[in-house]
Amino acid sequence: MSILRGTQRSFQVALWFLVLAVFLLVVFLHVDFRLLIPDKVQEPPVTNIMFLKTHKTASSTILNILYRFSESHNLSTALPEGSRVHLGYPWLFVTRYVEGLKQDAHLQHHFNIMCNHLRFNYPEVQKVMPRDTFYFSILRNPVFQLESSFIYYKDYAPAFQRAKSLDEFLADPWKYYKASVSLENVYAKNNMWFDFGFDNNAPADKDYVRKCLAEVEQRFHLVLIADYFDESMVLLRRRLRWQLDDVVSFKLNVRSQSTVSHLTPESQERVQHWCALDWQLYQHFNRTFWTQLHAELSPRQLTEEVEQLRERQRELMALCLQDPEPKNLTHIDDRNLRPYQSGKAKILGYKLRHGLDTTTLHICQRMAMPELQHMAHMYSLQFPDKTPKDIPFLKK
Ligand SMILES: Nc1ncnc2c1ncn2[C@@H]1O[C@H](COP(=O)(O)OS(=O)(=O)O)[C@@H](OP(=O)(O)O)[C@H]1O
Repeated sequence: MSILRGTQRSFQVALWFLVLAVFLLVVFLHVDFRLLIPDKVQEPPVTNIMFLKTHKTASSTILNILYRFSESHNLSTALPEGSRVHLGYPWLFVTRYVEGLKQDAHLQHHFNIMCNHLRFNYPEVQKVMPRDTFYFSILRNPVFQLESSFIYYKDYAPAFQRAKSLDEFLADPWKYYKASVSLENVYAKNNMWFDFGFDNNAPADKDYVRKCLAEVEQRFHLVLIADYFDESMVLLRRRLRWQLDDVVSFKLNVRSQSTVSHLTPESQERVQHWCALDWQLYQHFNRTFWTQLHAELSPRQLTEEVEQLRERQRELMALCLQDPEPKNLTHIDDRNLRPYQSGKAKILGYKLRHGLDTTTLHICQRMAMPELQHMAHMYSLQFPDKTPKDIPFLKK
């Protein structure tokens, strides 16, 4: 009897050992299996990119990001030809506006990056960019976009010249705006619609708007929203499979608060009618932007990634800048960092810290460099034998 009980006990102990062994094995195998399963194959970063640089939409900050990526990855950029500063804007884009393509009758030459201001013309852009190009753009709430535009193009757009304020302009826009006057007026009405290659003076007819929106959907892989810039960078980074540092930036082309005006509620409502095409463009792509963002990340992931981006921006600002707040022109001695001024806008720039080592200085200079100087720098890098870009305002 006792022999039988002893055998039973030994059996129970053996069983417990077996259960424990299987448990450990499962745990061990589980870990091991995970080690054996290869990570989801990480595709290489996207390097063929066309960015439609719309106006007054944080697009200079994105241009800075793209130029930096182009230079650090030794890519080619479709830059404005000769002394041009844009790719033919406000004229519809054609290939001869790109440096290096004028003589090339067969247009065999393709570029990796294209991001300077142009009026979108898909058949011509296609000739410059490879077939697998990622197309993206950015929009901003038309109320803030028009307000920024009014101050910046105050002396340039005939429609804005005689109006004392944007409130006054919006109270009776037809008093100031003549569609036929010249392309200089494109900044005054549906400017983003115009940048996409459409007619900014067309009536906001339902079928016409639907057709144009469908065309943008078809051509562009992504449309970002400047009002949610950091969220936009999170989505862009994922789509391009880039590193965090690739999409970190300093805000560029920012106006001093003293030149920002706040529209009355009536004026804000009037913008929605005056720029009805831009308004519908913005409404549509603001919706699709959030749908895409939520499809890609959980709310927690989004918060985390936005915070990561901001944290890295703070780190780089502390590393590079004397003060994270952008400064008035009078405070910036370095000509390469002095932003171009326009209209009634006081455009701010950055002052770098003294004593940065060569590598850090290289990174910081590029992050703080305004569009025109950066374009000239890219041009000299890519076309060392051509006459460098002349930037007249720097000589003053
Ligand atoms: N990161 C970020 N987030 C949000 N907003 C930003 C950012 N970077 C630039 N900006 C604002 O964008 C405005 C300048 O737009 P652009 O660079 O497209 O102007 S331009 O057409 O190239 O002249 C300009 O707006 P206003 O200051 O209202 O004029 C900038 O302040």
